[in-house]
Amino acid sequence: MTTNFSLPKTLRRSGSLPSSRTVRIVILGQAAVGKTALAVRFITKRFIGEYDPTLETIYRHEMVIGGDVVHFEILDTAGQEEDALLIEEKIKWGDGFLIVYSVTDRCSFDEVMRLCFLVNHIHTAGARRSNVEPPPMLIVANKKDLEFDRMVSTEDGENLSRGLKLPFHEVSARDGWEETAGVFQALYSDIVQQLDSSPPSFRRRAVSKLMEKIPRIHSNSALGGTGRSFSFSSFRDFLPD
Ligand SMILES: Nc1nc2c(ncn2[C@@H]2O[C@H](COP(=O)(O)OP(=O)(O)OP(=O)(O)O)[C@@H](O)[C@H]2O)c(=O)[nH]1
Repeated sequence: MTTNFSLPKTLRRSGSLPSSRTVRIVILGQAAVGKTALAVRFITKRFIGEYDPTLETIYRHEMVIGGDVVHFEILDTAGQEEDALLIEEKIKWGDGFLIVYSVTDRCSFDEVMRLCFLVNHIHTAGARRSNVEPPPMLIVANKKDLEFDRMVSTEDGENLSRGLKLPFHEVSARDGWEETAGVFQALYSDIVQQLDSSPPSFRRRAVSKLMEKIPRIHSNSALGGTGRSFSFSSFRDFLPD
């Protein structure tokens, strides 16, 4: 699958050879808000109704964006994180963050602010420079198709987004690919802009032993390699050719 996202002019390449870059996205949010559904929707274009509660996974997926080959590494975190050190490792690993809540779950909405502050704190606290920018983050309200079960209004989401000065997207992973892809596209644009304009606050590229232990699922290869190393047969069945 070689989907070509359209990009803002400043991020488009013209004439030169395609380059290749890796971006690491961490999806955070309470249990059952749809983190896996969003990641799998983006990668496979399908909505798969039921998953096992997340065993933490890194999805690897290549796409051509604006003429460049982009290697996405998407960490789908478990909704329940017991150990503060473990979550810190995962947050340090990421270039950008999707903070997800479900519009049907008020508690998951209330958790968003804490997660945003946590990411902000972890990425800026240890920095040598004082003017380090927080990493790109985006608030995602999922399950907007469940209008009858809604507990969080669009206005609540927009107010939170204004308060935290973060972009906000209300989507349904169930209802379509474009919206979900738009979320990843927006975050990708922000990550690229930040990586190109300022050095990361610390060595985000370092991979700790913990991160190496998280299972990886490789969806495809935009470059035509075999690239298939899915270890869960339930996902293999849904991959596009
Ligand atoms: N109606 C509807 N259901 C959704 C949507 N997104 C996810 N779901 C359902 O919500 C449930 C939880 O989705 P998951 O993707 O497993 O949620 P998660 O955040 O990864 O959950 P954990 O792995 O437990 O942290 C599943 O039954 C999904 O089918 C959506 O946009 N609309």
